[in-house]
Amino acid sequence: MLQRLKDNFHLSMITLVGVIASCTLLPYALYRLATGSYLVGIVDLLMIAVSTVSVWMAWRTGDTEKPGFLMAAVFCFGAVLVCMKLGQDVLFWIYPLMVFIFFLVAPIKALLLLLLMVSAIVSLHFADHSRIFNNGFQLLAFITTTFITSIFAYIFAYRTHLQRKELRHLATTDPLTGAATRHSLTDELTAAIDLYQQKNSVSGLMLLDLDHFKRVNDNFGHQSGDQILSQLVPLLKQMIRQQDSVFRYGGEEFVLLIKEIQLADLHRLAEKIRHAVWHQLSLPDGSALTTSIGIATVQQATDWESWLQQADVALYQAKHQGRNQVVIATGPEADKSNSS
Ligand SMILES: Nc1nc2c(ncn2[C@@H]2O[C@H](COP(=O)(O)OP(=O)(O)OP(=O)(O)O)[C@@H](O)[C@H]2O)c(=O)[nH]1
Repeated sequence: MLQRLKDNFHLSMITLVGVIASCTLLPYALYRLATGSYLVGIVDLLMIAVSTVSVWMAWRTGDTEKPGFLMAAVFCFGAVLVCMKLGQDVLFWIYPLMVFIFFLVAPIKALLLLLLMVSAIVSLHFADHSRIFNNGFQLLAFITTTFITSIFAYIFAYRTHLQRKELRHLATTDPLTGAATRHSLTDELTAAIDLYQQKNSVSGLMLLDLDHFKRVNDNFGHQSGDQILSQLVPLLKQMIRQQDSVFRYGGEEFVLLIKEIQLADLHRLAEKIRHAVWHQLSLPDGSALTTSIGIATVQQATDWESWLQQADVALYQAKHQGRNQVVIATGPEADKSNSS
């Protein structure tokens, strides 16, 4: 549980806002109900209930977008109703609420929700015979301070949002080749295994390793080696579909995860890739570059490690048999007998 909170910033913020909102609103809700302010008491209870349900939904489904929006919208709606009933006594609560909203939804949605909320409060003031603010100065101060708070909170939230996106990109994308890093590989393989177990959707894995790559570096320099690696990934991406992925597994070793494919088609695709590398990539002196590929489908896997292990055994066999070839994994039983 702690790990999920640490890994998922949005989930931890929804949980924190939900807990703070429930703890601070509950005494007020009870007090309002006890003193006869039934509408305000019910609105407070509604906000507590929505917070609890939203936090529960976010934890259960892993989707934080809808619960965050639900909480933000109900908080803004509740704030308007409470302001209408209690007037300026509750205006100070608007400011922490404005900050909360930026933690619950995307910056632009938060800004729009807050503009709607402030406009609704100001409109109600005029519609309800100037009941919310004492005078024009107070009204003007409210509009100015909420506007300033919203704009600065928006800028801060937007910058943080961009930085988080950039960090995620740096952590998940290999800078040399543009392939995904190993970081996300285990999650994607686990998701493909789940998909097979739940919906019988078969995915395939290719482990691809360039042949004699050390010689490329030794003969033409490390920079030429880098250039070949950076040409390889666009070539691989051209040959797979949008839903498939390429990961850089090690130096000159790559993993391709191909969704919804049967073994025969996976084999055909691997052969196509092997030919493309052989005929479309070349060394600085014009000579050919080859690759060896081990393939395995998800049916043979019990977990992501065993899946990868089977493709690895097949790749080892391809290297052992002379390189520049595709070998299909024969499954865990055959692996055991091969190694004994
Ligand atoms: N230029 C360059 N070379 C790399 C990079 N990462 C790993 N390598 C090189 O890749 C080579 C891998 O060599 P080996 O594992 O011995 O394998 P190989 O020479 O390809 O031989 P086989 O795999 O057996 O066909 C090493 O020389 C590494 O230095 C990289 O990012 N850039």
